Amino acid sequence: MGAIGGDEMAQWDNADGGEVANGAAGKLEKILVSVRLRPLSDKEVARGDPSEWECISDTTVIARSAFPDRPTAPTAYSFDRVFRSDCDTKEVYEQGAKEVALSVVSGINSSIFAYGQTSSGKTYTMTGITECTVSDIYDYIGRHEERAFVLKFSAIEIYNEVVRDLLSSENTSLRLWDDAEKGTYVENLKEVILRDWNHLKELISVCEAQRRTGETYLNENSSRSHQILKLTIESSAREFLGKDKSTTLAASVNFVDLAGSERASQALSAGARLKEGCHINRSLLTLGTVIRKLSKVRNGHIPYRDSKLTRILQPSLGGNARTAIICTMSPARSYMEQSRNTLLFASCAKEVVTNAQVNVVMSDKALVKHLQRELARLESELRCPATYSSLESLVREKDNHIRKMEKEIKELKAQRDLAQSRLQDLLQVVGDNHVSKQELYLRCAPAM
Ligand SMILES: Nc1ncnc2c1ncn2[C@@H]1O[C@H](COP(=O)(O)OP(=O)(O)OP(=O)(O)O)[C@@H](O)[C@H]1O
Repeated sequence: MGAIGGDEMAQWDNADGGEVANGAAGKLEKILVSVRLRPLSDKEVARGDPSEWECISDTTVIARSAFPDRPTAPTAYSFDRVFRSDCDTKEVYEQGAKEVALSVVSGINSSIFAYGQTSSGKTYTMTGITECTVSDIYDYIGRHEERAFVLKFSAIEIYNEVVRDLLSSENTSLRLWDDAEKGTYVENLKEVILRDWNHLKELISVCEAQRRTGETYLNENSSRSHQILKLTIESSAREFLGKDKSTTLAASVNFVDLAGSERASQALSAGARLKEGCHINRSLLTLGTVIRKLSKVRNGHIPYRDSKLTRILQPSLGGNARTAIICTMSPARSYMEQSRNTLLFASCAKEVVTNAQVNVVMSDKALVKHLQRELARLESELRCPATYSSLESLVREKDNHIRKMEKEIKELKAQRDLAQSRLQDLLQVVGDNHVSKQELYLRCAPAM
């Protein structure tokens, strides 16, 4: 990876043809955070659970009454955007995710997260956001025939701290590795090159079918794992394809549908569901700690390594990526405390800063050319005696210069010692005989 090249830079604009991409310097920006209220569910309505939360503007959500256990806690919370329960997912996408997600076509990594308690609408929201993003990406590709695109797709779930490939029918646990260049990556993860949008739709359905879900008291179809769908887009200007100048922009967009936090007492969970709930809550707790620490200090210790989720998502949390988080909430009074926790998470998240860069990869051909040139230069240096002899004469010249300087230093030191001993003599004379200033001057003058 490196800075975007001059010729290619001129060819490349941002998703809407406006600003020029910002090169390798990166851009510091805060995570875009929005909150989405879902409508009361049938269950909530049936048990007479009233709607407690209200969006009083496009950016502020308030609790209508004080929190039962914390009467002095704030009841108003502001974010980049809040969405009422009657907003459709398209609107949430347009205002809460689109700009960040589509950075991927300009070579900038991006991540869209859904965070919230169980049954608050994360999967509902992320499914729609993924579809809208992919639709816009294919639309963009259709409008930019001057570039050749390659799209790759991979998908994992993290279930009870085990990473699994959602595109593989083998139920094996995948290991995480750290690489100086790639960062943390999943070993042996399948990455499929996409033929078209229908191909991607098929693969997403495979993931849906493979993902661990289970019925809980709070959600008939509750996701019991964290799911990360990753779409990688590589593109090169057709004009430079196969030429030395050709470089490739490469970036990924992650769609992260987290498992929901839950209270065992409210989820009425036991056995396997309870164990899952404990793992889910533990990894979400680490995510919360990471976000809280990042919101305060950037250079202290951040416990990314305490969970697989935060290890994998490290670049999206304060690294080389643009990130948007959509926090989902039930408006029901009975979940007031959980909703407040979601809003506290969202409040910390909006202080976190990421540093996204345009990712440029040299084409294989350009890389091979560069290496061939370097090899040829080294070979010629080895073969050519003239080059050797010129190096030898340079070393000889430097040696002579050093010897000359050492001699000068020696002479200067001798002069200094002589001057010091004369001074000693004179000071003695001054002390003994009160010599006149004139005489002192004459005696101090260096010998010519
Ligand atoms: N904005 C919305 N409008 C209408 N229905 C919604 C909305 N959000 C969620 N729902 C419905 O609420 C139910 C729970 O939603 P969903 O499964 O997306 O929650 P979740 O947060 O992913 O839950 P879990 O963490 O348990 O997997 C689903 O039946 C879904 O269709």
